[in-house]
Amino acid sequence: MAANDRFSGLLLFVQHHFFLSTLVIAGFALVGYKIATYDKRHRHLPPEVPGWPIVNQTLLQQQEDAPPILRGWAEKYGEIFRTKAGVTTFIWLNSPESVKELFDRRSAIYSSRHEMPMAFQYATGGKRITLSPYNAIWRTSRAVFHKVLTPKMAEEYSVIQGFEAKQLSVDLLNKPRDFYKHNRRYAASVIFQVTYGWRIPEWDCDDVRNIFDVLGRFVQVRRPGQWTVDVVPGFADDPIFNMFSNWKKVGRSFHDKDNAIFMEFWNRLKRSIEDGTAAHCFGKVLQSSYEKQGLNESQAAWICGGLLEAGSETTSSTLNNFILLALSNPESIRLAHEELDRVVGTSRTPTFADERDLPFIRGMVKETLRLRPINKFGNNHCNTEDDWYKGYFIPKGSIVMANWWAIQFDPNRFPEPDKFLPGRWLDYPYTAAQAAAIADGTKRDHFTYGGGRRICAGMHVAEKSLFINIARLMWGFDMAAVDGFPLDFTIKGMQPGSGTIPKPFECAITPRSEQHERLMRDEWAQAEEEGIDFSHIKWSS
Ligand code: HEM
Repeated sequence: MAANDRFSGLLLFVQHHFFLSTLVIAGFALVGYKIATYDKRHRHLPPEVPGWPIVNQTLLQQQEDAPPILRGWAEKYGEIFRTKAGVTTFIWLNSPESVKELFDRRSAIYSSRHEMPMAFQYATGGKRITLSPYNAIWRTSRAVFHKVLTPKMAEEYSVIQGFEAKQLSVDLLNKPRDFYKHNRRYAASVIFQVTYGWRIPEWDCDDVRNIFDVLGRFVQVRRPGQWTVDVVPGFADDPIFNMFSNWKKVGRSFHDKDNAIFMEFWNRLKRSIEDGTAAHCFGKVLQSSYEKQGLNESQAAWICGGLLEAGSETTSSTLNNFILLALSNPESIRLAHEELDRVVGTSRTPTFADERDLPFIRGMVKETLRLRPINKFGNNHCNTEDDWYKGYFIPKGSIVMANWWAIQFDPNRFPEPDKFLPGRWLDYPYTAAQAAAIADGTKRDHFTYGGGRRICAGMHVAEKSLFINIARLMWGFDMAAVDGFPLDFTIKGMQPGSGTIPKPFECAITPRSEQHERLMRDEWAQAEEEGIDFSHIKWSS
């Protein structure tokens, strides 16, 4: 009886302190493993940030204020340093040169993602491209994404983006306090049309709820350190670990829910193709060609779903971050008005053709992306071969992080790095894509779209969305903080979790004049009457 009690007590302890217990077990296993397999090259690993025994920096990944810590380490250790979480080594790259060299020039071996049994294999069924290791399925999927998202295709989508941007302006006139949701509606509607051919005219609808349910689950599995098995992948097949952990069950249920949503979108499109009501869209082309491309139906449905996932919240949170950042420097709003009045005037709204003549607005886009990369940690790649960089050994299977919190806040390149100063880009001639292709990494604007073979496939589409909406918002509206609602411009102003999505905040958005308001309303009324026609777009299979 007493022995039984002791065992139950132990079991309860293990269940309640599961993360700690698994780390301790992992620690012992690691020590034994290290002694047996000592490799002399490990003397040349990059400098290590000291941490607690075994746990090391695992808990850093649970912290909301990782960016200042990551920046501080870069200041202390220089271009490259190392941390550990569980048994995994993280190599942090803190200079544009190192990211250029490893992610871009050596992309043949730095384009993978680390093993994530929970996030990738179970919760995703191996079908989420952003988490996929560098393998044949990734290459096939990436080739499909590539064709949908070329610069030329992005040009074609301007019809859709222009139309949705007009609705966004009128939504802002009608319900300015809901700007946060309007930006989200805009981004979702553009991607739904490209992918499935249908619009999202209202934010409050089942399609949006479903996609945000998917994103909510994605955040839960994606958050570094959240799942022990993703910190110590060797546990995935460990019978003792699996006796205590329900990760497989949770992972499967996440996958089944996401799969049901992506298959519902896919099947709805299929039914509309069968009854002849489907709009022209990329998904329609993929429905007839996925088998030829070596994909099964579920993979094809997840490619479509993947576009929604990768393209909607990234774009809308950048737009919402822009509003917050612009409020941190009201002078930037005045300068934007001045530029738009001079170049565009008040008798028409800005168009895509104005982009080259609006360097301050382009600067607003770049400055937002510099200050608000999409997560609080960095851009993670994984190397598939042992490698050396400047005398440092980088073991195969490391998580190699582009530390954008160091690179994009380097005071030598960006004086007053925490300030939103779009003017610093006035003489910068390159688009994000051109900048990413420059051989000298120090000339790149920012690394917020990632790098190498994994670089954001949708950056051309994203850039156009950011430009047109920021230009229109600045052209048509004044923006100001609201008395009694203090704003937090620091990283603490972001929602909990790994993303840099701002917490909802208040902002007074008012039309600049009756003339501006009338123009925005008239052009939306006309656009609504004419409808949107993108039948000219040719998606290749
Ligand atoms: C402001 C908006 C956006 C930002 C900041 C952004 C950023 C990123 C980043 C950092 C990555 C990972 C890159 C890497 O690992 O090196 C990525 C991947 C990706 N993005 Fe974007 N993105 C944005 C919008 C979009 C849009 C609009 C689309 C599609 C329409 C899109 C499609 C993708 C896809 C398909 C991938 C996966 C690439 C792969 O793993 O091979 N993104 N994005």
